[in-house]
Amino acid sequence: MVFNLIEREVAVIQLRKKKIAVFVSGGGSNFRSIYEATLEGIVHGEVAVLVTNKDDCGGAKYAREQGIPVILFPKAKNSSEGLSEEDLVDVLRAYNIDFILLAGYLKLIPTELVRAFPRSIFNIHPSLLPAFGGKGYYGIKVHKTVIVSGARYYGPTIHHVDDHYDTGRILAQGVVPVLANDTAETLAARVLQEEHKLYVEVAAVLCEERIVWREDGVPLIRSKEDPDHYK
Ligand SMILES: Nc1nc2c(c(=O)[nH]1)N[C@@H](CN(C=O)c1ccc(C(=O)N[C@@H](CCC(=O)O)C(=O)O)cc1)CN2
Ligand SMILES: NCC(=O)N[C@@H]1O[C@H](COP(=O)([O-])[O-])[C@@H](O)[C@H]1O
Repeated sequence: MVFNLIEREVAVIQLRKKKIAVFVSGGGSNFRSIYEATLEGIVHGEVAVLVTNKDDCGGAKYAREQGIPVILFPKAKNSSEGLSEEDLVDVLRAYNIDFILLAGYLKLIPTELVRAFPRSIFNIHPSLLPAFGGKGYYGIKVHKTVIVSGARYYGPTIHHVDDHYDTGRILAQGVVPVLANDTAETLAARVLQEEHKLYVEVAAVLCEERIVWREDGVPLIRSKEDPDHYK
């Protein structure tokens, strides 16, 4: 048993360390969780670049403090600052990016980027998709809508990113209860904790090359302990 564990860990270490680009628009707590997990060796990868549409957001400030390059995308309206779609693809290729993880990024990822990084872009959304997703469903609005609906369960979804908001195939989900006296703020805090756990687990799976794409396009996770088991 111990030998198998050591054998599995050696196999991970022998894999090339993957390069990750994280996209944020706000505080960046998911980004920080993933970054810290790379430093601890939980995720066999490195955050090579941060992309944001808000140069002064918390995620961008934290990235600069850690010495991580920050890229502005898309260009701000009436400003020369920021990259075009074509330039963004070129820059991400120059960084040899393997995976793009959206974490609170609030702009539509253009088709050009989706095509340039096939089966390599993922997003986290706070609800159990396909419920409570799509255009207009971001941040506190999602939590408020869930409470008003009377739903008893809630939880993050990590999904493949396609050309539209929140319609990509689902890779992983977590579940938290919605309490009778929940406010949007208490629910947000509860689901965010679950998000941090789930996104670190998924980032580790991606960097260990344990994703298998089913014939119908659904991405499955191959178990680390039993290679014949998928979830
Ligand atoms: N091609 C894709 N791009 C993005 C996806 C995706 O699934 N496919 N996910 C979003 C993240 N997201 C939900 O998880 C999401 C983010 C933002 C919106 C939205 O309605 N945005 C507003 C603009 C908000 C702003 O500029 O402050 C809008 O488009 O009107 C919906 C869902 C990231 N990109
Ligand atoms: N539809 C997209 C959406 O609502 N994403 C949500 O934005 C928050 C970002 O928090 P963070 O910046 O602290 O990681 C997270 O709760 C994430 O699920």
